[in-house]
Amino acid sequence: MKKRLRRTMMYVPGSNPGMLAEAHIYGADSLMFDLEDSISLLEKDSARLLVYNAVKNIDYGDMEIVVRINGLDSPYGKNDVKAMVRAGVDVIRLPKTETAKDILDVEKIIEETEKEIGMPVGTIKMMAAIESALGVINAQEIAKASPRIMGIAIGAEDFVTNMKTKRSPEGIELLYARSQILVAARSAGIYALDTVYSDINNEEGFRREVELIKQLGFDGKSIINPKQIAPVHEIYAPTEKEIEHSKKVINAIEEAEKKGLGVVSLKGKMIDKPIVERAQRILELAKASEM
Ligand SMILES: CC(C)(COP(=O)(O)OP(=O)(O)OC[C@H]1O[C@@H](n2cnc3c(N)ncnc32)[C@H](O)[C@@H]1OP(=O)(O)O)[C@@H](O)C(=O)NCCC(=O)NCCSC(=O)C[C@@](O)(CC(=O)O)C(=O)O
Ligand SMILES: [Mg+2]
Repeated sequence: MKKRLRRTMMYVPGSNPGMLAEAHIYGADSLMFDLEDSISLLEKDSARLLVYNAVKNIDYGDMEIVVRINGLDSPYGKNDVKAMVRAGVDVIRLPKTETAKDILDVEKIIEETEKEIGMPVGTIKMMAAIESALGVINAQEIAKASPRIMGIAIGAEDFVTNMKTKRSPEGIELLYARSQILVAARSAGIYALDTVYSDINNEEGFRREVELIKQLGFDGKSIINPKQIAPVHEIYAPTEKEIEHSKKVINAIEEAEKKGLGVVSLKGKMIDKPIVERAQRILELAKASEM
């Protein structure tokens, strides 16, 4: 699958035609059309139809299209999955995932629908949002439950409710869950996405949280408003110094490989595979940030 940057995955309420029509103009890396918690019960069926038609008829360009479905324990989940496979979304995101079986139950419907419409089996990718203590405990089995899973995410609003606490500016209440989800994602070789930040007028607090989750190792953040895109992309953009150093690392290892060596030193510091991989990621981020 094409290696993508997923610094920003922007929630777009599936019941809002105006937002659906223009969501791609803001430049998020991925769009996440929501059929779950931002949609009232009265609008569940109309939101599904709206998102189906938007995905079918609007040209979102190269932007990744993710849809957050309702869980299969709701009256809407099964129809959401079938409609979104037929719409041809890139990724189906399962909220409140707690076990590998939750993933396999959705995957079964995806596969049935792919076969029904003659779509190559395996086309539709999956994502799991972990939003409870049980989900965090099972993060590893969830991350490895299916080859379709391209990433797992933390859903902090539901998680803190489940843990009988509330969100704080420093996020200490999320540290264990964030770390567990990150380690599970990295052990499965998939992406790790952080949760939303609800106070859209508090840019300073948002930036602090983005700095923290970047340092923890997340690939990016679920966001809820276009004004949150630029701060994330700025913070994830490498510095000129990091770019220059990464170019030197790549050059050094390419010279070494020409001589049949796998490890070399640059200014006295050892350069080997993990350091080269970090340099490659820095240059990818620089390219995406048009630096
Ligand atoms: C908060 C607000 C109402 C503010 O609206 P406002 O209109 O005041 O915002 P403004 O800044 O004035 O808008 C300027 C222009 O941007 C347009 N615009 C705004 N937002 C846009 C957007 N998202 N997509 C495209 N377009 C957008 C707008 O239409 C306007 O366009 P125009 O009029 O043409 O100029 C709006 O942002 C919004 O609805 N956000 C999405 C909320 C949502 O989806 N929540 C559910 C997911 S979280 C969850 O469920 C918890 C979780 O599950 C999470 C997890 O799992 O991670 C967990 O448990 O933690
Ligand atoms: Mg949630």
